[in-house]
Amino acid sequence: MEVIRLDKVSLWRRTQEEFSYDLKKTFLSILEGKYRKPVKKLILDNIDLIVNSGEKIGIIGANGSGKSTVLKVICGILKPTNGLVRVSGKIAPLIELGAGFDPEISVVDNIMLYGVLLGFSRIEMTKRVNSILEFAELEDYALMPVKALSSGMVARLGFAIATDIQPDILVLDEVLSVGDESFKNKSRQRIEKFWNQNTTILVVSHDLNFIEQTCNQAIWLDKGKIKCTGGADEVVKFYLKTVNAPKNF
Ligand SMILES: Nc1ncnc2c1ncn2[C@@H]1O[C@H](COP(=O)(O)OP(=O)(O)OP(=O)(O)O)[C@@H](O)[C@H]1O
Repeated sequence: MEVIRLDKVSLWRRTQEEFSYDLKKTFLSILEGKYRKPVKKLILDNIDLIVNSGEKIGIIGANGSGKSTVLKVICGILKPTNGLVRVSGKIAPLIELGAGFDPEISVVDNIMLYGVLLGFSRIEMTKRVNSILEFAELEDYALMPVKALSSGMVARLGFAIATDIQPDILVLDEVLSVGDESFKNKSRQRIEKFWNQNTTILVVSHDLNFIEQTCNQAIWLDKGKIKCTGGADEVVKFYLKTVNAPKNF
């Protein structure tokens, strides 16, 4: 059964220039006749993808090839400029953990808020608050504002909320490392459990051995385009052969 479909998905983003936007500099460069409009870059280029239920898919490719961006588009964190994204089922985005938290409100209120953002009802979330606090080991912080937590605690909270019940689709950026050593083990175990079940998994990693061993399919992204898809072993082999091939000068 198809659970994720991307149809001709493209995404343009403004380049970093826009972030260092400085009015005075812009004004001066206009006076000097040197002003250039911030450029936009094509980050995802016409991506077609179908993922079936239960598949474990590894996404590989060079730095900046668009791997994290594809995950963000699938989770709805970024909207594509063109094309269609269809996802069916509950998705647990284990990327940018805690990015959606409101630092001013309490841990419990954030659990409710984040859960609702992930598509769960308030009633359902009320029942789950305790198990989430317990897994994140944050019972003593329940009523404190999130800004009073350490960054590791925030990531633990994000992880605990997203994985409290088995998701249909798990989206992971890089091999997971959340919190301290003991929490890392605990979170790894929880993910391994999902891996052995029918959860659909998409994982981005530079660890090609890990991709070969844990995924059945792989996608190689190159400059925002799908260069190759297929069995994880074949795609990894082809990728290694291509990137290690001597260049002709
Ligand atoms: N917030 C942003 N604003 C503008 N451009 C961005 C932003 N984040 C990423 N990009 C650009 O999007 C492109 C793809 O980035 P992405 O993070 O998806 O790559 P990646 O394949 O996951 O890389 P890595 O292996 O280094 O994690 C890069 O050219 C990057 O500069």
